[in-house]
Amino acid sequence: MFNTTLDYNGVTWSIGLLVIVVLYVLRPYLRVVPLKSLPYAPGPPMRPFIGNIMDIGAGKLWLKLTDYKYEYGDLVYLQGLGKSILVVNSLKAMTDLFEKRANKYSDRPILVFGNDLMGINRNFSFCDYNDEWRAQRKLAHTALNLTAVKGYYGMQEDVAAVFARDLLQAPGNFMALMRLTASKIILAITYGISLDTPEDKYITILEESSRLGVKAAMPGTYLVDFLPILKYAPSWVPFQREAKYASHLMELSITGPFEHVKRDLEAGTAPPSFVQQLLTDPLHDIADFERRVKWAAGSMYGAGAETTYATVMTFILAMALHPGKQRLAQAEVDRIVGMDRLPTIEDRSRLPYVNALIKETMRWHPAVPLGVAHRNSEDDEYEGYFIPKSTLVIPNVWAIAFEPNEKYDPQAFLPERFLDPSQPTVDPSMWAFGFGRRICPGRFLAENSIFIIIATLLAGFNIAPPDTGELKAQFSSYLISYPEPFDCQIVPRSGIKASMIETRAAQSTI
Ligand code: HEM
Repeated sequence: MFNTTLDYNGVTWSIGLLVIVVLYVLRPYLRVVPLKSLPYAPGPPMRPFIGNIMDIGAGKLWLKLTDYKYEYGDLVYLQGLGKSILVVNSLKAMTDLFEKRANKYSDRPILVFGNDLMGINRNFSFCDYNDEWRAQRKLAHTALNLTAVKGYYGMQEDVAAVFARDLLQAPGNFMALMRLTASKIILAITYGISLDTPEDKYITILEESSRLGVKAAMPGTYLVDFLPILKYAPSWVPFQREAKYASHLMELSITGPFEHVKRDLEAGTAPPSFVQQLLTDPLHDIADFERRVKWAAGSMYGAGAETTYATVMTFILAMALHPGKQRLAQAEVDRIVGMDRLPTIEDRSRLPYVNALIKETMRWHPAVPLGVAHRNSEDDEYEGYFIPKSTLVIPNVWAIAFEPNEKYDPQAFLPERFLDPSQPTVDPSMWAFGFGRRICPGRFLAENSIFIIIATLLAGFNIAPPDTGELKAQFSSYLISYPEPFDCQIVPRSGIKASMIETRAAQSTI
């Protein structure tokens, strides 16, 4: 009798447990509470009608959004003129939404200025998660996958050596020379074009078009994004004139190099490149092929050059401000690479301190501090909160970069944090390049470019603050954030190093 009761209780418990597990697994399908009756995530108080738009139009938005994290939590909901914005402040929530629910969270924001007036969504970085995006991304993958990027090592090393040689001659011109360097790498891969001067029209046009593009892509820059009716304003209104100019420049920056390759192909002189390869040997499963190749190439050029430039500029600024860390990295390069050659990309895995220094550069001031916003294509629920369809979902990666740490002050520049397993800091490669299906397709290329340029600079030069004037870390406020123009001294470490750079650069084929 006693045993029977026990068995009976045991069966009851097992069935009860099973029911709970089944209900848990099926809970998304058994919802009794309608999604719309769930609360929104917390956020700052909203003003009537305009909601939070006054809160989000300001510069250095990532600082304000990170303050919100400590006030409201990992999910912060904002609203402005009928638009919903969800700021995501933790890596877990970014992974849950952008990766685990990628089928819902892979569209891009609706940008009235950027898309309707300027047309940045012709470029797949800004188009929705649709056939156009799929086709262009598939094309870009042919040039940016892990195997393809190995084919660029020699060219990247050549470009880094030429940058170093140009710095010997004109150190004060380091910003323009670095912009040239970043563009050279992308232009060589994408179009097979090689350039010699920062004043080249392809660079100056891209620089200006990117400046306007990153401004247009930053949520909150233009009022017309909140009040779409304004897009019908007359053409003489300043933002309309700016949009027309920006659209024209963007077209120019993309058509110029593309037509260059076509001319070279006709003349039989086109060097190998992404565009040359695809126009010579088209992929037959992609419709409207030539236009898509043109815009995929433009996306790579637009997204790849400025981000690499911003990261290396941040490194130069950090080195001028932190000479002790620079010395430690130089000592490692000297010890491992030796004194009689410049580093190569193959050295990357043998230089742990240099790698930590690069991670710290990417953490100390992320080049894309708010990532690139995604948008959800249907109503959703997360952590008990309602996320309406078409919400702009912003991955505030700044909040991860500046996560409090007991041992390492997040404000300080300390590469050592990445070498200490006792107090792990999240590796920037987990968040700096975005998430899910929209993750940066150029990340393998970018990591190699950044490594070889930084390792070459460490091998060859001492970077120091200017003789006169204080050096302050100040950065621009748009989607890609660069140091504001600054002065510093970039001096060869020795005569031997200078001649080593000259010799290596003379062997460059670019
Ligand atoms: C330090 C260098 C770089 C950083 C920090 C960076 C960062 C990013 C980020 C944050 C995104 C948005 C991902 C998302 O939506 O979640 C992105 C997208 C993209 N990146 Fe990069 N990137 C870098 C270099 C490059 C390079 C070198 C290329 C190409 C040559 C490139 C091409 C692209 C493209 C085409 C997209 C759009 C992808 C899409 O929407 O599907 N990036 N990148």
